Amino acid sequence: MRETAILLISCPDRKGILAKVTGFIAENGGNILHADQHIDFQKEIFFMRIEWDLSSFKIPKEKIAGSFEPIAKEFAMNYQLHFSSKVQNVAIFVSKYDHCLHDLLYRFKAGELKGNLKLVISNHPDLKELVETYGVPFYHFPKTKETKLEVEEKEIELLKKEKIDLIILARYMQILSDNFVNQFRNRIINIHHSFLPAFVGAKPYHRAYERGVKIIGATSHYVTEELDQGPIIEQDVVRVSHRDTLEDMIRKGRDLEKIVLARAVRWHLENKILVYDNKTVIFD
Ligand SMILES: Nc1nc2c(c(=O)[nH]1)N[C@@H](CN(C=O)c1ccc(C(=O)N[C@@H](CCC(=O)O)C(=O)O)cc1)CN2
Repeated sequence: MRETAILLISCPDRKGILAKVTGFIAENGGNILHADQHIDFQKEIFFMRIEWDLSSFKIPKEKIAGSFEPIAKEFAMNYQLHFSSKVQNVAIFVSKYDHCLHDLLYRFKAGELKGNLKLVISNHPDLKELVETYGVPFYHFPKTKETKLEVEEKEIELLKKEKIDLIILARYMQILSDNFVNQFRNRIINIHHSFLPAFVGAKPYHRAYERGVKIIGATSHYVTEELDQGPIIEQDVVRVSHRDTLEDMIRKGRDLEKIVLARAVRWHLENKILVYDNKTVIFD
């Protein structure tokens, strides 16, 4: 598999950005494989994802960022440089609901998600056996309101020891502290079981059923300090009707949760997500 470099760029929009970036790659022998850009005309911001083959690129990997820096400065770019050879280490947090966990365990084992699933953390012991059948370490960190911060310190210590790059909250029922969120900014993905911003908070299926909605949904988003308010990565919906019981809605909703979370994780692991102004640009 050829190794590629990926640049994710955002900057004030102006003429010549595309030419400058593609010129930098071409003049140094890179073969561009994917290039996509978007402009937020309201905010006059330019966004770009460009990926190129490194096999004939003249600049050594460790010098690419330094060589690109003058262009970044000239255009006041925020940029991230990634390499396809870097397989991200992943941790999953769960509580007792297991449908998203089952789905993710299978997808990682099947190689559908290009990540290294290093561990699962839970505030309950219920899912230990399931996780360990996949050969993945399971860590039980019980939490109460009183012990939450102290337990989080231990979790963060483990996450750093294992060099975790991405955390997935697969129906994890604990609110993460500001300190935790801050240490993993835009590297914690949550699945919320509603079509946000509808039904923020607890029991969205029950509230949707009581409201008599005709559409239910699921939303994956980056976790921020404010509950369920982080940058939305992916959403999907399904129709429901008066014929659906609450159990029918939960069943239909859980199918959505699994696919919406998997899409978000895949795009993150493939470096296809740019975050700005609490929103995302998805280069898929
Ligand atoms: N800082 C954040 N933490 C979490 C977020 C978030 O957006 N920001 N999303 C939640 C997931 N979630 C809804 O999708 C959610 C989970 C838990 C709760 C809640 O009230 N939990 C109670 C404890 C409940 C229990 O012990 O069973 C609490 O933490 O006090 C609301 C919404 C994950 N974390």
